[in-house]
Amino acid sequence: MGRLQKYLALILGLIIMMVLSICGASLYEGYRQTRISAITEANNVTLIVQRAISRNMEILSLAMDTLAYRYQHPLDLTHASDEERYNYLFGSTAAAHHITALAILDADGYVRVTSRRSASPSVVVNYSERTYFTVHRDSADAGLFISRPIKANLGNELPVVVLSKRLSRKDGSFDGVVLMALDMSYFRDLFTGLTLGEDGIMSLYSDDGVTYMRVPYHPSSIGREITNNPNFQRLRAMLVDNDGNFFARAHTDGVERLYTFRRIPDAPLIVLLGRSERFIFKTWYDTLYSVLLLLIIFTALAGVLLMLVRRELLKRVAAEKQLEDLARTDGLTGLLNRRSLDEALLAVWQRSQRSPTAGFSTLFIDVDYFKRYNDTYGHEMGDTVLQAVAAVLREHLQRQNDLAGRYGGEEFVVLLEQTDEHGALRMAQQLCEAIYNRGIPHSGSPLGVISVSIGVATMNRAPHQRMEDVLNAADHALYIAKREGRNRVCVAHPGQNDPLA
Ligand SMILES: Nc1nc2c(ncn2[C@@H]2O[C@H](COP(=O)(O)OP(=O)(O)OP(=O)(O)O)[C@@H](O)[C@H]2O)c(=O)[nH]1
Repeated sequence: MGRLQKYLALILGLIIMMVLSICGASLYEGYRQTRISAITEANNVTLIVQRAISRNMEILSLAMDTLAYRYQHPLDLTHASDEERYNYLFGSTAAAHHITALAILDADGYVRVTSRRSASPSVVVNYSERTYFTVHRDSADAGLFISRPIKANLGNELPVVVLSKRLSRKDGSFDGVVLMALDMSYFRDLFTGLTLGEDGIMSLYSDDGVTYMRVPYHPSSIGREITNNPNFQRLRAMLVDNDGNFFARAHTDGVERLYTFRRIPDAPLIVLLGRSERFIFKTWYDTLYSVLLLLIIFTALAGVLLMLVRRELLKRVAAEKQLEDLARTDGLTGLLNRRSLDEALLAVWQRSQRSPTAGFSTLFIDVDYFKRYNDTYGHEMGDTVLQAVAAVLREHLQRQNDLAGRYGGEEFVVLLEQTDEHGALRMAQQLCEAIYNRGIPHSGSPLGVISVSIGVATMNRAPHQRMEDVLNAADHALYIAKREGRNRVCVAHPGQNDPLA
């Protein structure tokens, strides 16, 4: 029974493990693929944004070059109108959507020309202290300088970023700067068009940690320093590769995101895309929950099925055991039958031969004057006496290895494993007394009640001793017990002719 349950549990365990492994493997593969797709997609998005910004920067830079050239190589526009002069210098660039101003500062930092028509000529401002000016004044090869976000009071709600380039004279000396104010709404409009998904973010930072733009947009984020943000520090550590990605929890809103960054070539800017893990793995999580639900249902069904199989098997095992018991037991007394007794005897004998400490004793029990009983009370009553004797044997033989069987007719045999002569004698006397004390009336017996005689033999380790020797000795001892007057126990020693009563 225990073994059957173990097998069933093992089968159930194996089936569940197999299903779990298959589901686990395909879920893991799904997770891996989702992750790879998310990274690829994010890389593509940052690449497109990076190229859009680069291309725009290049166009703006070229427009600044054109202005610088026309400023430094003026045509004779003596007779031209102000409008014609304006158009010659700035062309249509000044009208571009996100460009708030185009201007030339001279070597002292004063505005020489500006695209801002509203600028009042009476207000003279000196810009020589501004970084976008000093950087070019102090270095001839600063290239295109991109300022930090500046609140420029140019009438636009968002700060601007100033792009500037150096003007040099023929001898290489400093001749001022050409500059362009780019409205931050350029970046905001560029980022807002992208589908970022739930909790997605898109940002533009300088490589020293200043926020230029962040969507979802909030004015307070522009110009904010994030140098100490652990995720930014992690990004900076990876910047040698110009692009990369990592999963991390945002310290600001606690959202787990896949961060993908890319450096803008020839500019100190980094574009960063963050997409929430929950959004990325939403479909995968939905699949996971469905699979878990199916697994629970499957496990429950498998369990129920196995319980049913178990019940059926147990029924079968019980039926088989019943059959086996019937084949092993004596129909009248329920004790072992002769065949089972012989088998048990052989097994006990073999065990005793293997282990020097495992001796055993045999009791041969015979009902006294039983023929007379049958003759007096009838065969059926005789049967009940045999059942009563069997009941006494069962009551007294409590040890697991003690066996009792009906040897034939009114003869019983008891096998007492690992019991020496002394113990066997005591048990035999108890049985003898117990049967006598039952007081089953027997008018044909001089005692007036049913009694038994018992022959006891204990296996000794005499050389050449055989199993039959023990049985014969017990049988012989029983014969002596009968001869000595019945209702008694007689102990035999195999090989000895004269057993002791
Ligand atoms: N009722 C009944 N009697 C049985 C059964 N098997 C054997 N007997 C009877 O048991 C009796 C055995 O008699 P005997 O071998 O002469 O021995 P006894 O009369 O008990 O005399 P002692 O053993 O010398 O005391 C016989 O009459 C058998 O018919 C059985 O299954 N049921």
